[in-house]
Amino acid sequence: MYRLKVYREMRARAPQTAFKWFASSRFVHSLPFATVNAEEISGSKPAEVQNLVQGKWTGSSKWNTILDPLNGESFIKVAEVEETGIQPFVESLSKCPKHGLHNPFKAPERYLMLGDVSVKAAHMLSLPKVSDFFCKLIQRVAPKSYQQAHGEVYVTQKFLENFGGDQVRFLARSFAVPGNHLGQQSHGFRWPYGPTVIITPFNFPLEIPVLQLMGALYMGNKPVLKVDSKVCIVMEQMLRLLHECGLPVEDVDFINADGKTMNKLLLEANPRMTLFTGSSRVADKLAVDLKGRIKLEDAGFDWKILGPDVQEVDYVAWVCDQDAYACSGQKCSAQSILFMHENWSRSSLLSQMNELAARRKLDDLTVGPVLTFTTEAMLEHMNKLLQIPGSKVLFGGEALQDHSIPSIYGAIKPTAVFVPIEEILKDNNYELVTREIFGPFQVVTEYKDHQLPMVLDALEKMHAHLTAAVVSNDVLFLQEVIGKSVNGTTYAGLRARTTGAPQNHWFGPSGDPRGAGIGTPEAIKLVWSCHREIIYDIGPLPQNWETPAST
Ligand SMILES: NC(=O)c1ccc[n+]([C@@H]2O[C@H](COP(=O)([O-])OP(=O)(O)OC[C@H]3O[C@@H](n4cnc5c(N)ncnc54)[C@H](O)[C@@H]3O)[C@@H](O)[C@H]2O)c1
Repeated sequence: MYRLKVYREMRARAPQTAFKWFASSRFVHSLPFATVNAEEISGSKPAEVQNLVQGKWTGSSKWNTILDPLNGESFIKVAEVEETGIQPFVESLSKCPKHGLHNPFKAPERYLMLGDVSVKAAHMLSLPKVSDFFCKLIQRVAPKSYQQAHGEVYVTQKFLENFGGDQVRFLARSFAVPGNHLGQQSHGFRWPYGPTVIITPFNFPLEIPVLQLMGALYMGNKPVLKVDSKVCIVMEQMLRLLHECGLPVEDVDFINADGKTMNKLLLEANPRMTLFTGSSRVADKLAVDLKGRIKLEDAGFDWKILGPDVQEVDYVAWVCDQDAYACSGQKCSAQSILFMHENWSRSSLLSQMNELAARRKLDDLTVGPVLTFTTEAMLEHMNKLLQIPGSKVLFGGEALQDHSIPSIYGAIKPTAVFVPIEEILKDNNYELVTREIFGPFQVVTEYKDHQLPMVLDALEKMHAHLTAAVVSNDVLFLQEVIGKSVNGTTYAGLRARTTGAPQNHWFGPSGDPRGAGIGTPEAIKLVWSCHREIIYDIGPLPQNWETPAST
């Protein structure tokens, strides 16, 4: 009873005093923002996820039931907005003008307010109890090891720290160039788009939505956020945390809807900018529907090339294992294909990769459910690859046993299939071999010195250019490969990896004018603001000025 009273008092005082309450360790244990207990959610105690529109949390007449990926129990009920229910969201966005909630000439104090919110939210995430809450909640809906979930929470915390204090207003830094005559000066400003939409996928339920949402807000936009329903509970709880940290409740709307309803909302609300993170299939459809007013973080068929210099085999094998199989291969940056110089085939690399893959187990979620491919679909893909002459299973290639993962999801052992480089390049094989399988699955191939042009050819033909790794300390080799490829996030050097999207470096595709980025000040400015030039020309007129002849 006492705790309930304290909790009510805390809510009444929020947001102004939330930080103080949390700073006191006595209250760290109560998590006043949270409406669920991550460990207790179950079929008999299902959690509910609401929508947020025009500052109010709302339910819906339609509840979408989410199955626990580990045992199939109906454990989360999501209030899904139907096509008939989108009007409040359309209205809410329409209230935000094109010039945004703030800009350098309007409500600049909001830059400071958002800096304060970031400081407080970062501090909250640094508290072990809060961090543990989000790690466990992520694990419940997008099963991955505790360390992988913690990585997501940690990157989010560091990102928020990076944009504390004055750093938000520095994002909107302008510049000036002297003009042609006295009184003339041109100023370049970063301008918001105003009403915007953010759509994010299932695989990083906290990191992707928070980083994009805060970037949108920092630059003065009003976003409506839609996270994949399977994992939206994480962001629903995070929004409640942000409110406790002082984020005005009207600043962001949060909608749960299926793809079709969301598509309708986009067409009716006509946002000035949409940031879409997800598959290329949906990305390409939305690019057309939205007439190009979109930025994309789409599919990754991410490659790694091992150069001719074989060194530190243990380390490279471990990085390959992490890149291909951490989060059960469900990172957009996961290693999808490994081009291995023949020198590596003579090393213990493949056998070490096999041993490392065999260590992964369901118990600690180092391998686990695949949320967008069934077991059958992944094995069928593998069998198609095996029809290519010279291909073979290097390891894995079987369904996981002794589990209760429901059949709508996939469960296979970490798998590697070898396909000869000559075969990969053939027109009738190329598309199949380079299809993104969003699960613990990779293709491995081998090349000889004289076949490097074939490898580069294979890269040139790919349609998605997200992450890549060139594992070599041979500077000339690095130059050759980097100079002839385009991936937006490319690691180069012996320690190169394909995964890893920390807050301190740009993460995003390249080679596509629609390409977005995430994390850094450059990414935020590129995605969430546009350039506006104000040319001051205040005079005075030159003495004795006369009307010139027409030109
Ligand atoms: N480039 C990146 O940074 C990045 C990051 C994570 C994931 N991904 C990619 O995402 C994919 C996996 O995620 P997924 O399966 O959830 O992707 P998805 O494209 O199926 O779904 C992404 C989001 O779009 C929504 N959606 C679906 N159809 C829609 C429509 N017509 N209109 C509006 N919204 C719609 C979904 O509900 C979800 O929230 C992989 O291809 C992966 O490579 C890319």
